[in-house]
Amino acid sequence: MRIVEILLVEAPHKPGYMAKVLGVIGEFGATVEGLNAVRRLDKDTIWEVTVEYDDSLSIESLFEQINLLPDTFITGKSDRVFNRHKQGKIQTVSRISIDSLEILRDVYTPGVARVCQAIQHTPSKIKEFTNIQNTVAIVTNGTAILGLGDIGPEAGLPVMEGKAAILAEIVGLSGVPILIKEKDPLKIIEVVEAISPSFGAILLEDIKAPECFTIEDELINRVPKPVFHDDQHGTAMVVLAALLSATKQIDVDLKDKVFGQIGLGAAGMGICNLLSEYGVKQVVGCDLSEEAQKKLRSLGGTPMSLDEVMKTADVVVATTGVKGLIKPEMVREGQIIMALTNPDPEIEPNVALENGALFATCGKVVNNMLAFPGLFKGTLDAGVINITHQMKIAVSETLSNLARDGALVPASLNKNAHKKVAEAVYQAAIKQKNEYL
Ligand SMILES: NC(=O)C1=CN([C@@H]2O[C@H](COP(=O)(O)OP(=O)(O)OC[C@H]3O[C@@H](n4cnc5c(N)ncnc54)[C@H](O)[C@@H]3O)[C@@H](O)[C@H]2O)C=CC1
Ligand SMILES: CC(=O)C(=O)O
Ligand SMILES: [Mg+2]
Repeated sequence: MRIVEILLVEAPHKPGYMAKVLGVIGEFGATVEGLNAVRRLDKDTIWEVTVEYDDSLSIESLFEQINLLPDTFITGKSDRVFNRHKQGKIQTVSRISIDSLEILRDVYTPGVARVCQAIQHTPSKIKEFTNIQNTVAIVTNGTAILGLGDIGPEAGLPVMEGKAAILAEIVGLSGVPILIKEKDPLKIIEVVEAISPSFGAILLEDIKAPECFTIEDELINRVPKPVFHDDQHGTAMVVLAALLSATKQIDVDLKDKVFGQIGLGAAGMGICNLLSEYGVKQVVGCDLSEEAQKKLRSLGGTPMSLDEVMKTADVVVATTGVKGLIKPEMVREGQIIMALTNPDPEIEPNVALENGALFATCGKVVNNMLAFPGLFKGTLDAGVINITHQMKIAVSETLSNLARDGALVPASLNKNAHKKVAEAVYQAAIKQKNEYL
């Protein structure tokens, strides 16, 4: 895992001293991400040096080396990532400034009582007079947090706050993390159904397979609102987008390629399902679990070993949670490889490319954050309940069409791309709504 640390270094204000510090940092194996002279003392300067290094290295040994330099000392350090999480990443804010008694009495008691009664008499008014159509529950039980595994719902909260922050920043929706300390699918279903009146939509996150399939299917049946497991479908839409771009660039039809999925959990099965529905004819895959292999077979796919998948597939996607699972010697010339495990992929893209892959990418680039903000925005604005195949394909095609200069997908923070995804989802949803009428 990569660590980013901000070091405070005091060094003499003379030519060459900072260069020595940077040399020691380079020899240690860290890269410098930022360098800033924060304060000039009488004879010294205090520098803020941001370094990135692999967690296999011991930062203490770097400190020792810097402290051995003439008149140079480490005087402090802080972790940039932890700094950005202090006190959490989200908060609820009032859209109304309550600075007079008149306003208070309108937005709260006694005025609010009339709005409550209006909703009681006409339930659909909840959409007009509350924030419900902009509010998404982000639900987890903490059983598959990134590739960290079953670390519990509390430890997963930073991820859920991250998804909420992304929803707020990118499409202006309010995400509310809901942590459920429960593994029994039936109990989770009951809890989510019971709290569903508070939200416009339900995003299920980092709930492991196979429980995630039952939970999502049953909630879709029970809750008359959009329910969507991001790890399954959000990931699948972005993978399809990236594959459409790659195959377009080499002028081949994705449907004719052999697709290999390594890891048939939530993300893996979501990807196999969407690609099969899209028309990919040959799907092979591997997983340690027999139940997962059976699921692939029921979809018309062929379970095999990891080695066989790497030998057979033209396109390989990995979502196992296992860093370094794909060895460089397994890569075949001309393969497309997406190693999507976060935080560390099954194979680093540069290693896959050096060993013959035609395209290689990882979960930082092909990430469901390209899909879920626009998907929820478009779905909620359209006021539909079901997230259909057409809406998913609209996301993938939009993302692929917006990829530029040899990239497979747009950049994660490309606001225009998120806006276009929301519009495409909205249009697909409205079209279907009209077809049903
Ligand atoms: N880039 C992205 O947008 C996304 C990436 N992911 C990543 O995918 C990984 C898996 O997530 P989920 O599918 O939600 O978890 P999951 O727990 O539902 O699935 C993981 C699957 O991998 C299988 N597996 C584990 N070790 C294996 C091995 N050595 N060989 C073959 N199969 C193996 C497990 O048996 C399980 O079926 C995580 O690391 C996560 O970070 C997940 C969603 C989105
Ligand atoms: C991106 C994401 O949802 C995951 O790694 O689980
Ligand atoms: Mg996830």
